[in-house]
Amino acid sequence: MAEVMKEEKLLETMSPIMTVNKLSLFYGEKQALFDINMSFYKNEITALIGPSGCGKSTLLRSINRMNDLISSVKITGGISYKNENIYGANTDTVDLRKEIGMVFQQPNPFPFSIYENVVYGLRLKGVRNKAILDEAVETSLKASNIWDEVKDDLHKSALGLSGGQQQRVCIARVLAVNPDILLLDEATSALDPISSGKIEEVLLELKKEYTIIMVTHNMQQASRISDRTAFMLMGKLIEYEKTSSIFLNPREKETSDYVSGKFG
Ligand SMILES: Nc1ncnc2c1ncn2[C@@H]1O[C@H](COP(=O)(O)OP(=O)(O)OP(=O)(O)O)[C@@H](O)[C@H]1O
Repeated sequence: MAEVMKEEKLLETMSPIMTVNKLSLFYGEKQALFDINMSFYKNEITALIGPSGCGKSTLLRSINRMNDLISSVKITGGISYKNENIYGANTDTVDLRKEIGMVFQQPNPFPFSIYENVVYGLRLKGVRNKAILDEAVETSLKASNIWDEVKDDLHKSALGLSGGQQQRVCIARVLAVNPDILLLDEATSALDPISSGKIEEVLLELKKEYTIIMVTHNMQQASRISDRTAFMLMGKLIEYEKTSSIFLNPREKETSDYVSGKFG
C-alpha cells in the first residue's frame, strides 16, 4: 500500500515532457478534435483509446505534425515541447519527426535490406562512418528485441521477414535516429497475439529510455502496458487518468460504458 501511494505521488509530481493546449483540429469544415488539453510524461506509456473515428489517430498525428501533410487541415491551440510550441514558426518539422518518431499500423519496411532500413534516417542525416552505422544497427535491433533473430541476415531484404519481425525492424528504424518520444498508431493490431506480445515486451523495456504514446483498440493491451490512459469520444477528451483509474474506477459514465464493453 505504501509503495502504491509512493508511486501515485511520484506520478502526480512529475513534470510533463509535452503539453497539449486547447488543441482543435479541422479537416476542411469537419472538426475532428475539440479543445484537447493534456500532458504526457517522460518514461511513461500513454494509451489513447476510444471508438472508431473518435480522433485518436488525428491527435497522435498532431504530435509530430504529420497532419500538416493534409492540405485541408486547420489547427488552433498548440502543443508545447521543450519550451516551444511545435506549431510555432521556429519548428523544423523534419527535425521534429526525428525527435518524435512514429510507427504505423501496417509494418512498412522499405524494400531494402534490414541493415539499410535501420540506417535510413542516419544516412539522410549524412552519417557515412561504417562503425557508427554498424553500432546503430546493433543497438537499435537489440533495443527492439530482434537482433538475435536477424543478426546473420542483416543484408537480406526486410520484406522477407514476418509481419511481427518487420514491425520490430520498423521500431529499430525509428530508434536509430535517437528520438525522445515514440508514437505508435495501432502498431500491433495487424499482428498475431505472439508477435503482438513481443512488441508489448519491447515497449515496456523502451519506456525506460523513451516516452511512448500509443493508439490502441485493444483495451487489454492498454491496461497491461500503459501508465496513463486517455479516453476519447467524438473528438473530445472525456477522461485522462492513470490507467488503473480508467479501467477500475472511471469518473465519467461514457468511460465506464466504453471500458465495460457497452459500446465501441
Ligand atoms: N484525412 C482526413 N480527411 C478528412 N477527415 C478525416 C481525415 N482523417 C480522419 N478524418 C475524420 O476525422 C475523424 C477522426 O478520425 P481518426 O482517424 O483520427 O479517428 P480514430 O479514433 O483514430 O479512428 P480509428 O480507430 O477508426 O482509426 C473521423 O470522423 C474521420 O473520418
